[in-house]
Formats: sequence, C-alpha cells, structure tokens
Amino acid sequence: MSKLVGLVGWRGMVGSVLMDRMVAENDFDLIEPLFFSTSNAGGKAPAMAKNETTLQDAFDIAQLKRCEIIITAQGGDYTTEVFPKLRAAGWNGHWIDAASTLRMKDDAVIVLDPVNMPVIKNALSDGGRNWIGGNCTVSCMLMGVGALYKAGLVEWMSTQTYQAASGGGAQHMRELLTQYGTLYSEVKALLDDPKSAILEIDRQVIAKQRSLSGEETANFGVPLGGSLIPWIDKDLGNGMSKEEWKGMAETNKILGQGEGFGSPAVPVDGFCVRVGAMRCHSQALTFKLKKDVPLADIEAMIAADNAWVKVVPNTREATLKDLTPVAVTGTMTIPVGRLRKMAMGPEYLGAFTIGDQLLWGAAEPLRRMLRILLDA
Ligand SMILES: NC(=O)C1=CN([C@@H]2O[C@H](COP(=O)(O)OP(=O)(O)OC[C@H]3O[C@@H](n4cnc5c(N)ncnc54)[C@H](OP(=O)(O)O)[C@@H]3O)[C@@H](O)[C@H]2O)C=CC1
Ligand SMILES: N[C@@H](CC(=O)OP(=O)(O)O)C(=O)O
Repeated sequence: MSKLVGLVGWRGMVGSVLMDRMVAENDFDLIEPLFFSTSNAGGKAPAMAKNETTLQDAFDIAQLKRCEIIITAQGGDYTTEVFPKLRAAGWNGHWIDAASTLRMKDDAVIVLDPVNMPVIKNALSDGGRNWIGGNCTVSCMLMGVGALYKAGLVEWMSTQTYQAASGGGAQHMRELLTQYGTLYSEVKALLDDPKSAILEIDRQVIAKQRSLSGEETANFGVPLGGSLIPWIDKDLGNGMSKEEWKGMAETNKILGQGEGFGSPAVPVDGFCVRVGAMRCHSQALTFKLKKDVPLADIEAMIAADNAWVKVVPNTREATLKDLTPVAVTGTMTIPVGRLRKMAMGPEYLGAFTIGDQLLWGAAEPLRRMLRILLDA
C-alpha cells in the first residue's frame, strides 16, 4: 500500500512549484496524499488527491500523526508551532521542510542529494527523521560548483549575490513590478518623445523613487525597482546579515564538514544583495583553490558533476544567451559561466552561476528527498 504523505503549504508559492514538479515527475503515483490547510480545513483538496479528498486542519496533530511522511512549505512560523508538538505526541515519521527553522539542528540534515547523498544516506541509516531544504542561494551555488568542494579543492570562497524578489515571497514580487510600473508611468510621456533629455527623465525617476508611498515599499522597506538593497534577512549585530551567515554555515553542513563533523569548515563569506530580478538568484564567486588546476580540468569537473549543471563558455555571446535570470527562470538548469583564473594568481578562480530559487532553491530538493524515502 502507498505511504500516506501529508502535504502542508501546497498552495503557496514554493508549494505550488513543488506540486507542479511532483506532477511532472509522477510522484503522486507512488503516494497516498493527504492535503492540509491552515485556512480552509474541510474544503476540497486539489485534483491530485486520491482517497482523501477533504482538506485537513494543518494544526490537527492527530491528523498529522497519521502520515508516515510530511512535506511542508508552509513557512517557519508553522514549523515552530507544529513540529515540536508533533514530535512530543510521539510521531516518528519523516518531516521534510522548506523553512529554515530546523536547518542547523543537530538531528536535521540539509537535503541536496546531487551534492550530499552520502550525508543523507548516513543519516538515514542512523535513524534520521528531519530533512530540511537549504537556503536557496546556497543550494543553487552548490548545484553549480559542488564539484570543486567534493574534490577538496576549495581553500575559501567569496560570494557576491544578486538575489531575486521571489526570495522574499509573492508579495515582494508584486511590489517590485508595481514599482517598475509606477516609474514607467511617471516618465512615459518623456520616453515617448525621442527628443526629450535623458537627464530630465532620470531626475523625474529618482524624484519618484524617493517619494514612493509607504504602501508601495511595504515589503522591501525601500524602493527596489531601479535600485538594489545590500542587506537580506536579519541583522546579526556583528556586521553580517543572516543571509550572509548562512553561506558558510549551510555550505559546510550540507557537505558534512566543519563544526559537528570533526573536520575543518571551508570559509565562505561575501555580500548578499537583493536586485530587481523576479525569481532567479545569481552569484559571482571567487575561489582560492588549494592548488593551481588547469581551467579546462575545472570546467570538465564542474560539467560532469550532475545532470543539471551546464558550463557556459566564457564569451560575451554565450554569457548573454545562457547566463541571465531570464534564460534560467523556470528551468532546472544551473549554468556556471565566466570561469577564469583571476589576476591575483593561478589558484584564484572566478565564476558566475544562476539558479531558479523556487526550483533547486526550494521545491526540488524536497521532492527528491521524498523519492529517496520512498525508495529506502
Ligand atoms: N519564497 C522563497 O523563495 C522560499 C521560501 N522558503 C520557505 O517556504 C515558506 C513558504 O514560502 P512561500 O511559498 O513564498 O509562502 P506563501 O506566502 O506563498 O505561502 C504560504 C502559505 O500562505 C497561505 N496563503 C495565504 N494566502 C494565500 C494566497 N493568496 N495564495 C497562496 N497561499 C496563500 C497558504 O496556506 P494555507 O493554504 O494553509 O492557507 C500557503 O501555504 C517560507 O516561509 C520559507 O520558510 C524556502 C526557500 C525559498
Ligand atoms: N532568504 C532568501 C529566501 C529564503 O526563504 O531563505 P531561507 O529559506 O534561508 O529563509 C531570500 O530572501 O532570497
């Protein structure tokens, strides 16, 4: 008989992408889904439902306890409230979660199986039950350049990110587009006149950006359209944003190294920046390698690492064609380009990579973990 799998957060942005991927990969053929809701218990479950066609209350511990596996993309507040109660009630099932709440707990594995299948398998054989999706920037980065870590080549890495509005959630994407629309409307008449002065257009745009209403910047706090925000997530009080902290903490935990694993952590640090892209996170990476490896060998190593990574030749033409958020959005491809040795010396490698933060950055590692559990 198919395992009963609870699905929480399935109609949110991450959850919807997850459902699409599960349908595309025929995951529902292998499970008996039980759909939950925090807002519409008793309502009709979506079309993928089989025998259980009524939405269950996502806070009902007795209903949740029926599931052998629960996948949630409902968010951190939900996890904080429900997960401890469920475990306290004696539930021993597998919890697969998109939220960051449990990621750094000792009994949780950050799942990204094309990169850390051995870590997942070890935890499974040790009785692991908590499987958490990684930070989107970290997951997309490791899908691209994980080969260099697996080969033990990385002495340190510095990241400069260009993160999309979707990382903040659906309302942030709407806000970005609204801002672009407002700015365009402001200067449309001047834009339509080819003889108008660009500096006058610029003056009117900046005046509008600086006077956007609180409603128009409610989610980001300041304008993002035509600007950028070099701070993502909480202020840790030591000059670092929480998003920047995750870079080193999660990269090492995914790889099963550093604190708690009895091996040194690879230093990872840099700046995380929100830009006006919709749903792809991009990042420029600088590596200090432990030795001078020929560029062709590095390219071959990266290209052979997994089925989704794609090395983009370091030319202007290939970069414009394949290495932009517009090219990558909605695809599973993780392009890695701009690969070149840097002026600092032959051990210094530069790279640029992009990933759809709702696919590899959020939904895909979860459904793949479900498959691993179903196959176990
Ligand atoms: N956004 C991202 O990029 C990433 C998010 N995550 C994690 O995933 C969690 C969920 O994120 P995200 O999917 O963006 O959150 P959403 O706000 O899109 O969805 C979360 C929940 O909100 C409820 N909801 C209320 N109104 C609506 C509506 N109009 N449309 C859809 N759902 C609605 C739904 O719960 P219900 O059906 O019960 O009412 C839904 O499951 C995050 O909190 C985070 O922990 C992880 C990685 C990346
Ligand atoms: N913080 C990410 C999105 C996200 O949800 O990250 P996390 O899962 O680590 O909280 C961003 O804003 O782009």
